[in-house]
Amino acid sequence: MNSGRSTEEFSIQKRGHLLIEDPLLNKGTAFSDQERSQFGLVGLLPPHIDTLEEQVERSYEAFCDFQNDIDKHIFLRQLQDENETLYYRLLLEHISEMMPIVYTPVVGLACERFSHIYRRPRGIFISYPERDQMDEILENIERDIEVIVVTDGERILGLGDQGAGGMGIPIGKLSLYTLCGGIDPAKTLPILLDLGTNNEERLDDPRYVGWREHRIKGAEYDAFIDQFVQAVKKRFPDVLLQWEDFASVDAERILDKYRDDLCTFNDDIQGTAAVTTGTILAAIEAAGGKLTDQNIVMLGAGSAGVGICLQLKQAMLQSGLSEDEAKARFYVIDRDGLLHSGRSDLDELHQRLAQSPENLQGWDCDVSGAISFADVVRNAKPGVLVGATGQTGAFTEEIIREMASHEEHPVIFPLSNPTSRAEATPEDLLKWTDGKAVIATGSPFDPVEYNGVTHVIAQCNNSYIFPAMGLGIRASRARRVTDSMFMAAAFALKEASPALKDPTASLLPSLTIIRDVGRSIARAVAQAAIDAEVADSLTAEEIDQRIEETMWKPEYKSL
Ligand SMILES: NC(=O)c1ccc[n+]([C@@H]2O[C@H](COP(=O)([O-])OP(=O)(O)OC[C@H]3O[C@@H](n4cnc5c(N)ncnc54)[C@H](O)[C@@H]3O)[C@@H](O)[C@H]2O)c1
Ligand SMILES: O=C(O)C[C@H](O)C(=O)O
Ligand SMILES: [Mn+2]
Repeated sequence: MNSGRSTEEFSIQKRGHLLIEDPLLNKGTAFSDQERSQFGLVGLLPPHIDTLEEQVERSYEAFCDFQNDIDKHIFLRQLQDENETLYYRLLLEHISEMMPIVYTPVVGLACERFSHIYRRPRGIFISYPERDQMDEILENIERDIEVIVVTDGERILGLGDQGAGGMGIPIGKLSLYTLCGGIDPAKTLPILLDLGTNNEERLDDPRYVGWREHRIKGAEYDAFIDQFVQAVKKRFPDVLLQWEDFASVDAERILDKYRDDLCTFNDDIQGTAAVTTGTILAAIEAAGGKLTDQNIVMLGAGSAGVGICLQLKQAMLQSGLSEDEAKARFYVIDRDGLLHSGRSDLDELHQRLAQSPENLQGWDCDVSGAISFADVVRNAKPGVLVGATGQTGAFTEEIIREMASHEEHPVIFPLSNPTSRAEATPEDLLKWTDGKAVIATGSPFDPVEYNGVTHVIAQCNNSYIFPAMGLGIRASRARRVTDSMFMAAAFALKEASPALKDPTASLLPSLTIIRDVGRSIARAVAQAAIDAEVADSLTAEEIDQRIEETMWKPEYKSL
């Protein structure tokens, strides 16, 4: 691959405190007697030698001592910075309990409080005043990097502009690349592009660690992004570059501009589309229905909403609907109501999802102006309702009751994160639909008991897709990321749905088998990359072998 020293070379160089302080090499109390002598560690560690299992038990005890989630997050982040092997082993063993702490929803709070809970650096910050030093900054990373997650912090979950605090997201996403997709943590790099913030609270906060200016936008912004992409291509030409939590307009423009230029994708647009398509397909199949029969209402027409609709539409085309038939199935709503061709404020992308006036004929409301969410649900009678607005409570009781009155199995996905931004809670949805709703949420929710039945709530989060996407891309050495690779991922996820075998089970597999699910999605992604001719040909056995070789396991290696 590219230049830069490997972990093995570091291991030969580092001794004593430098070795203990490198989280990629540190074993703490698990360094053997021989390693302690060889690497100048005698006396720097207490005499007892632990196994990794014993270290996991001690760390779990410490984790449990913390009473609140942000303290648990700080503890786990510190452990990550001290000893990555132990961190990932602990996470793997307690994945259902700890994933919400290192990822959504607690990572949202960690971004908001980033400057206050800051301990030590991870990844790189590229600020606007340092834009001409990008090459030098990337050269400061001395390892080979295979996956980068980058944000500019402007749309962090549903929490808006967090400026430099947005760094929590690339760190959290890359933890999942390793935890769920087996990407070697030494080969991951979180990046925060600091072009300022328009969050006045952050600007007024004396502790704020970011560049204390309002956001750079327009031509200067685009030039900065271009400089960044060129620097990445030069330093890490084969890297997978994931864009995360950019404002919608920037997200779409950047993806369009660079998707054929390097191996790259936007997770909020494409990863979200794939997880939602896979989960909706599972919900429909489990209920004995067909995707092509559904009317779909999407509340929110940003990165996530548009991405989901375009992929579902593609799935309908593949199932035999014509372009016009498929388009007519979607009722997409933004802040100003239903997207329809009578609106003069729609850009080209949104026009692709605008309803034609003929389809609105016979509606019981005025269809010449703004058409509200309630009007749409009453008239379109959707089987599927998805929320990607970042607006707490946007699914109201009245609208959900209306939907349930004409639909036996209303599929309802409040996808906004974090938990506090969900369009509705599963508990309310079950109450308002008398237990009929088939639910998946963006953030994790506990199971809900309704009328003696326990409903397990699937977490329809792009975390089911992007780590496996990374694994499939690295294993196949794919050079580009195509829409067909995301479609393959969606179908592989659907196949893994427990609800296909038992309609009362969760729509998505348990986190405890996430690495196995990741493997099967990665296999499908690799095959799709080969079919699209963006990766060299491999047999199914070779793909499997590459996947196994690529998957990093949290075990101590001998130094
Ligand atoms: N579950 C997941 O995997 C996942 C993935 C991506 C995004 N999300 C969540 O989805 C939300 C939106 O993300 P995004 O990237 O699309 O953001 P965005 O800012 O690009 O889009 C938000 C959209 O919601 C619309 N909107 C806002 N208020 C509305 C209202 N009251 N009624 C109708 N429409 C309204 C806006 O007009 C805009 O179209 C965030 O909360 C994010 O956390 C979840
Ligand atoms: O980060 C998440 O939990 C999912 C998604 O990428 C989001 O922006 O909400
Ligand atoms: Mn995101």
